[in-house]
Amino acid sequence: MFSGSAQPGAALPKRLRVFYGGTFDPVHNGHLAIARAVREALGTTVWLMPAADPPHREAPGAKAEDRAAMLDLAIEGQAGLRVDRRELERSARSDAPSYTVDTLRELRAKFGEDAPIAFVIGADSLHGFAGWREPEALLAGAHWVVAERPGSALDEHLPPPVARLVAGRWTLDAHALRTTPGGKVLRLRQPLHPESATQIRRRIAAGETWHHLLPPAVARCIVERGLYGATPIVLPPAPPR
Ligand SMILES: Nc1ncnc2c1ncn2[C@@H]1O[C@H](COP(=O)(O)OP(=O)(O)OP(=O)(O)O)[C@@H](O)[C@H]1O
Ligand SMILES: O=C(O)c1ccc[n+]([C@@H]2O[C@H](COP(=O)([O-])O)[C@@H](O)[C@H]2O)c1
Repeated sequence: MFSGSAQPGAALPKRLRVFYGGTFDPVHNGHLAIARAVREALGTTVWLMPAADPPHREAPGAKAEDRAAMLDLAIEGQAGLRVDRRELERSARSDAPSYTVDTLRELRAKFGEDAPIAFVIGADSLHGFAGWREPEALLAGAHWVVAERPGSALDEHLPPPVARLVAGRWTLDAHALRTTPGGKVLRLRQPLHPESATQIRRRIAAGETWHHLLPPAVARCIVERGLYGATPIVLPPAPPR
């Protein structure tokens, strides 16, 4: 089945599937820089996976369909970046809250128990990881790629419950993620990106400059759809015939 010069008995690298989940409300240049850095570090496609509208807590600033449309625009023409709508599709089938552990189970059912699967998160998300549903199952069942983020230090600054959860799982070796189905935490070293969706929503609502923080096609979509309090473009009346 395989060709090449692998030593008999050596663990053969397998295809790694990588998912970057987020509310993406809206997707910004920081998200895209991280997705590209992960694509380069792991040498594989990164699937950006918008989260569904949460039924039981405060809704995001834009509806799921708008957030997904902005993601489509953001990755247009970018090799190795794709959008995965499985969480939106799942929430359309049931209005139960969408948890990452449910997504992992769905991915395992599709790709098998042996397939290497990795999720990408920012350091601030890792800080809150102990509060996620079934954090131990998530860590054992998938790899985690953690992007450094300003204001959320890693190493000895992790909250103690999270430090205990991830102890012994850290690696700097991207290749290690292809040899097991899950269980490792890779620190993604990359230039820090200051963008935050909260800051962008606030700037739009306050009428401050914000276009430079996201791709032009996404900025256009925000204006055209009047998202986050942006003034929608009003088309001039058609000239009289
Ligand atoms: N600038 C950034 N640097 C590193 N990680 C980031 C950055 N922006 C977002 N992330 C990570 O990407 C994932 C999805 O982020 P999300 O869609 O919540 O964007 P956000 O900018 O954190 O939004 P908000 O300000 O609304 O919380 C999260 O795991 C988050 O930690
Ligand atoms: O499953 C959980 O308990 C859980 C708790 C918090 C966040 N998440 C996921 O983490 C990703 C980033 O979340 P957010 O809120 O920072 O956009 C997104 O895919 C969420 O579904 C998942």
